[in-house]
Amino acid sequence: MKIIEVKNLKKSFGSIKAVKGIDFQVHQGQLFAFLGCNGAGKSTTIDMLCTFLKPDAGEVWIQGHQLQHEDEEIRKSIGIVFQDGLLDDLLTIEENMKVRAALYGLKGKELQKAINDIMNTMHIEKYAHRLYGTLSGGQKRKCDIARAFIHQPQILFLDEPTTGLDPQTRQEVWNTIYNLQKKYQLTIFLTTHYMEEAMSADYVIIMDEGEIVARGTPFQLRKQYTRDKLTMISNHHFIQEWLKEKNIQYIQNGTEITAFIQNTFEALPILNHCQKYIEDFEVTRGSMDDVFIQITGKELHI
Ligand SMILES: Nc1ncnc2c1ncn2[C@@H]1O[C@H](COP(=O)(O)OP(=O)(O)OP(=O)(O)O)[C@@H](O)[C@H]1O
Repeated sequence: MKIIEVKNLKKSFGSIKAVKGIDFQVHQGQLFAFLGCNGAGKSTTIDMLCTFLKPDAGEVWIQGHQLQHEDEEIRKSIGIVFQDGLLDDLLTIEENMKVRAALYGLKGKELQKAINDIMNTMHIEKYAHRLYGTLSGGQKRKCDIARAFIHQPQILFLDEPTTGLDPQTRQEVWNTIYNLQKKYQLTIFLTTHYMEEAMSADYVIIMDEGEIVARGTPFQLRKQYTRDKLTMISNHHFIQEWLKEKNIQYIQNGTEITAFIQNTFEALPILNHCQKYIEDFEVTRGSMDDVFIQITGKELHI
């Protein structure tokens, strides 16, 4: 079921065409990754979907509600976590949650239940009475997500949710996001600069200069835009000669010879023929980083 539908969405700032008429759909329960370099138009798109910014043209439906006609309903359907947390440093986590929950009209027992539920799910009960300003980056992120989820929206927008966190903390934050997604069938609209996070997405869109330049599952994108690599360690010239003869592209770095192959099976005949001369080898699949560079000609910078 489509939970977000975007048709011909456009936005310009003076002469800058930030979003040039994009179309896409997000299905319920998906982890949807929205990628692009700095200035690609991601934030502008998200700001329009979240009702903060008026589009110049186009139509958007979020959970069946039409943007610019039913914005109040859209705001109830979504939760948003920005790169910079919005919680009050001088309030405890529970106080922060109460302030937020009150904005959605939750009161009394219903309010306390909503807070307890989300704190349990996010494993942040232990910070309930700590001031937000005293928490670590990872702890803060979990609280930001909990706050965005207090009214149990169907869709969570996560704008670079793990930037600046160490790998272990990033994994912890992701585990809690996955928990939330599973428990509530949540749809997650993610922007990230970490390609390994995009690898876990159900569907990926890559934006460049206001346009969608690629879309598909990570598997489809890797298949379409990258080649696998067979790296062999050898001191012998036989391998280079044989690769040249077979017109197989390769690069050499000392004793390391990397042949570019369409798929992992193409490694088999090469290994068969060159086996005697190989000290070691490794087959690596094209990565999402390779996809991104291939499509945009740019690397993502954090
Ligand atoms: N309020 C604004 N006024 C003028 N230009 C803007 C405004 N907001 C965005 N832009 C321009 O629109 C283009 C798209 O910007 P946007 O912030 O949507 O990109 P982004 O993909 O989110 O980049 P980043 O990864 O750096 O956040 C950029 O050229 C940017 O300079």
